[in-house]
Amino acid sequence: MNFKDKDLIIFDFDGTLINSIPDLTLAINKMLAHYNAPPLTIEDVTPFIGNGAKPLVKRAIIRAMPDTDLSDTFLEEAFNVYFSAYKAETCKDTFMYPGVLETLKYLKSKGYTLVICTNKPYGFIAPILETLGIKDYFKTWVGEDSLPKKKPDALPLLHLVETMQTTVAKSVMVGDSKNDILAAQHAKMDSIGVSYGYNYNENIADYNPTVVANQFADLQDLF
Ligand SMILES: O=C(O)COP(=O)(O)O
Ligand SMILES: [Mg+2]
Repeated sequence: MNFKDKDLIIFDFDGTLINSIPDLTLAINKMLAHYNAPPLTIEDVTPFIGNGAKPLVKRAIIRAMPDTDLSDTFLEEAFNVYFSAYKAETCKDTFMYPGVLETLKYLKSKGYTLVICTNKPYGFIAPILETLGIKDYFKTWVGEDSLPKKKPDALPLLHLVETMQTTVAKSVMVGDSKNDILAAQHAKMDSIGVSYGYNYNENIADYNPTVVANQFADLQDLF
């Protein structure tokens, strides 16, 4: 099995290209400290990631402040506290997974179009790409707030296929989460599940991606 006939590679961001958990945890803990709640560990926060920023904040509050009244007003305020904290330190301890830079170089040299589809808010994507020095590898990107629906809906993937003027058959989604694999399946697109990411502590193979890759550099054998 290989993907040499593809022309568009759609990458998930958190848990696939970058390990952002240290900075996400830091921002969550700043939000919790604002309410005098105890901090969470990286292990606590990891399975809360995957559906975007608001679900992350809500899951963290339920864990660290179980007696809190989860009114919309409170959640909105907590989200704003979290958002400002993450904005202040978006890419302090965030790092690329091993093999990402070499593999992006390889894929670009082979002529593939590389784009990002993440459930992270759009505004955080470019600053992280810039800080890590990989912005120029990507033609475009969409975040959780770019379109009316996010992963696991097919919409962001289909939008990228259309924007890049290609077809679903010539595209592939690469991601660590069931949301990536389900979005690809909903779009009838091939997918590569990476096994080293977050995925709610579940095995990515259980979601039946077209192929499983245990490390990012394995992509060099597939394209
Ligand atoms: O921020 C999230 O919840 C997940 O982000 P991802 O889609 O890049 O994995
Ligand atoms: Mg991910």
